[in-house]
Amino acid sequence: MAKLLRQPIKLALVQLATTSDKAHNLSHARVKVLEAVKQHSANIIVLPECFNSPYGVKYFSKYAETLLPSPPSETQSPSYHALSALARESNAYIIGGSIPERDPETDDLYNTSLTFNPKGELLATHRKVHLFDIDIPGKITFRESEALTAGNKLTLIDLPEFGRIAVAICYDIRFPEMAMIAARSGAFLLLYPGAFNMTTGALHWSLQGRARAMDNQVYVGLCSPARDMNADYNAWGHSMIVDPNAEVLGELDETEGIIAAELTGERIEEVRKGVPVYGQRRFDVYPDVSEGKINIEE
Ligand SMILES: O=C(O)CCC(=O)C(=O)O
Repeated sequence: MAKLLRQPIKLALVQLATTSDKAHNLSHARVKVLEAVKQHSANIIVLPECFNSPYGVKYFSKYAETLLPSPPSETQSPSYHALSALARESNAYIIGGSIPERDPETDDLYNTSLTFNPKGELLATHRKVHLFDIDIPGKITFRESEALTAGNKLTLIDLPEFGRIAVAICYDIRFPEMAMIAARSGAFLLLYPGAFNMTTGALHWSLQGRARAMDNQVYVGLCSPARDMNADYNAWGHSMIVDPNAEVLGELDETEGIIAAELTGERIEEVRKGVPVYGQRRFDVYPDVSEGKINIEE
């Protein structure tokens, strides 16, 4: 079997303290990403969901940037340009959390993640597929679909020296089919920029991350904004890196910080050898969700 992860990779997650000032968020992200490179020699660095804006339905339109025509101009998309420059400067892959995006042709808004390679070239965009619409009486009501349109594809990204990763955003993690398809398509790492909240964060954030890792025997990274109790939305924080055996390699508290870990192909092989579910699935009894018609961008 070809190696899923061709050489060890150093993953860093930046749990950024975000504000309502986009220019500040971009320059602060640069400082923290460079710190991740300097302190941890990270090859791949992840930023949180909505790292350039506050998180909330009323903010998406105000902060939205257009990505077309591609490449967008600096005034149309300062975040695109900042992330591209940062990838070059840090000589690392940057998973740019997510930003509110406006499609100039339809005027539709999306929650979109941009991934750049170390040359500063855009490798992939992921538009959040499952919008965060929930209603837990007395706790939290959120209707992302009031402002946003859902994306319609899964995103797999090939990092030539390392292997394949998958990027999805926050609520997407609750739909394990996406993770299964990515893992069965050869991904060694599932990355979720996300901003869970004080209700579902406590109960489900870590559980979701560890479950996706355990079911698929891959690495998982969850990257949240730091918690700001003065903001409209109080993010859970607790960014974490989970190994293919569902062991937590590193977890932050709710404050700003960076965590990093080295990921290896040997660990994935070891876990899969010990509990060999990969060869034991019964597709004669139930269907393989990774087969059939799937909208996927590779
Ligand atoms: O699934 C959850 O509980 C939280 C999801 C979320 O905050 C999001 O999609 O932004």
